[in-house]
Amino acid sequence: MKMLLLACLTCSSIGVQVVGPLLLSAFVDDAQSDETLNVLFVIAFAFIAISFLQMLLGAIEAYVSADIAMSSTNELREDLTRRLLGLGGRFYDENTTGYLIERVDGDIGLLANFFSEFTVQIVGNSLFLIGIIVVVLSMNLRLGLFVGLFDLIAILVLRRMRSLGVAEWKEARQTNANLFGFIEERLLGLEDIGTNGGRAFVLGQLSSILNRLLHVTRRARRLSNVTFIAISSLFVFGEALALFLSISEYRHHLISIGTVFLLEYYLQLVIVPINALVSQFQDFQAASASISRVEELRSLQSDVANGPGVVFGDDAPKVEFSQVTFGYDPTQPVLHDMTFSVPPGEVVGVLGPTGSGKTSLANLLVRLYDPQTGSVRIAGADIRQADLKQLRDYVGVVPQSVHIFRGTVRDNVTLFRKDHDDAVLIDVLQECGLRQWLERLPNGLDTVLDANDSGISAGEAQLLSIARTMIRNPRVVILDEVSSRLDPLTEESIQCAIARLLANRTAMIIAHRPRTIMHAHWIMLLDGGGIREFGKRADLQGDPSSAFSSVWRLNGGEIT
Ligand SMILES: Nc1ncnc2c1ncn2[C@@H]1O[C@H](COP(=O)(O)OP(=O)(O)OP(=O)(O)O)[C@@H](O)[C@H]1O
Repeated sequence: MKMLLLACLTCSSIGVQVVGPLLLSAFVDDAQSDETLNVLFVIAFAFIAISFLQMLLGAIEAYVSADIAMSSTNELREDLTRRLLGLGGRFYDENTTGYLIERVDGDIGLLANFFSEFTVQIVGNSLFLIGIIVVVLSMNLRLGLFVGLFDLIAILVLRRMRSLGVAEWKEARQTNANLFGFIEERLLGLEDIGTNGGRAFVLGQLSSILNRLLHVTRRARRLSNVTFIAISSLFVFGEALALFLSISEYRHHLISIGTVFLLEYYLQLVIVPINALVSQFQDFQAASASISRVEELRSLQSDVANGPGVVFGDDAPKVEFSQVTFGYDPTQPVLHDMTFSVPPGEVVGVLGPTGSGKTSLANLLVRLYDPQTGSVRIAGADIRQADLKQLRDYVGVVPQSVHIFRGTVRDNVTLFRKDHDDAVLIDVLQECGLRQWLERLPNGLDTVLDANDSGISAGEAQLLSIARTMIRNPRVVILDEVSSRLDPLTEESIQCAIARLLANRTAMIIAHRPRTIMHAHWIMLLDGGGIREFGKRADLQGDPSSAFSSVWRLNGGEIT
């Protein structure tokens, strides 16, 4: 519908632009003949009216085409974001957030600008040129043929130069994406960089990326300018030739002075659409680079393939790892031949030194990555057979660091889903020990929280994260060092919330400190990516020769 409206607007606008000069031509011829002043006034007013109409149509046309471009590219943005979210952890290891933002938003933003102009400029200006050819043809065959032939040559030259600069623009946008990635990463680490005297080094790196950006953009623009100059020169030459021809036709009395004026007027007008076409052509080169980069991103396949789907059931399931070997770099495994199982509804506490592979284990359970060998099973089914969405609804993760989104408390708990009653939300927040906090908030569930965590303490954020998982009601839960950075008092309330979250669920609690795994039925001690010890907590605790009992004793026997 909008496209139809745009097409009508474009055609009307072209018609008006072609008719305007005809009025001027008539004015010149009538002024030379014996026409009354009234006729000349009418023509002059008609020309002024048409000029206003032309501006009005141009403005509406630009609005409609921008509207179309934004809505269509927004769909593309959504599509890309959906695809990116479906890619496995390996993709996110290789690409920084800033880089992805530039690729999703920068490239598509450029395309939106391009398309909003493209429809109007390319289609409109081409139609305008055709209109001019038809009018000139109807007045003088030779001049009309000349203008038509010349346009054809121009189009052929344009086509030939089309691919010039695409690779260079692609590289320029890639460098721009790298710059965004760099800035994002450094902004996140601003505090560390400042306090550890890394500023000079970071500025040095920034300067080298900016130099690179300058170099590649200059090269791309230079190529575009060569195209621009070549095509502009061609048109200047054509204009001179057309003038020469029309003067010759006038001398032979084949056209009137009004027609010579008309041709002169058209030729000056023609420079505008031609310049617009050429500059659109330059933008087209940049846009082609963006299109091919967007295509590249769209065609990326996740290394974690979606499965056909399995039936997990409503009860807490058994979780099994069977001879699992995994490495982020497949040639360097960080988990070796892991075999263990957690019975339905029970909790395994995973302990181990830094880098021993605890988080990697959790990553495999939600299929951020797939193991190189062996299998992970939930309720007897290999999780590679599960639909990814189904799996991630079934397995909930409470991460170590909580991200608070700019949005209401309700949005932060439901993660923007709208299908939860307030009463249920309040119950969940109460279960997580956040009832008093909620009551203190000025607008209750509608209170807006800030993305930078202001207005919420680390402990409250952690409890909110537990509420987030609880409301989704997964059957398997992973808690990744949830209380490692909290003071003992806050940790106490977190432990209460965790106890509620674990009820009737199979769980994996990753911890550095034995106290964090007070709810565990099973203990797994990891070391260097392998299982050093695995067994019932009570058994290991009671066995003085077990590594776990030594760790426990070292920590003051906090486990009850
Ligand atoms: N995304 C990644 N890409 C490459 N290597 C990784 C990645 N994540 C972790 N590693 C490496 O895998 C090994 C295990 O890391 P993992 O995070 O699983 O250990 P962890 O026991 O959870 O450590 P921590 O207690 O410090 O969180 C480490 O050597 C780590 O450097």
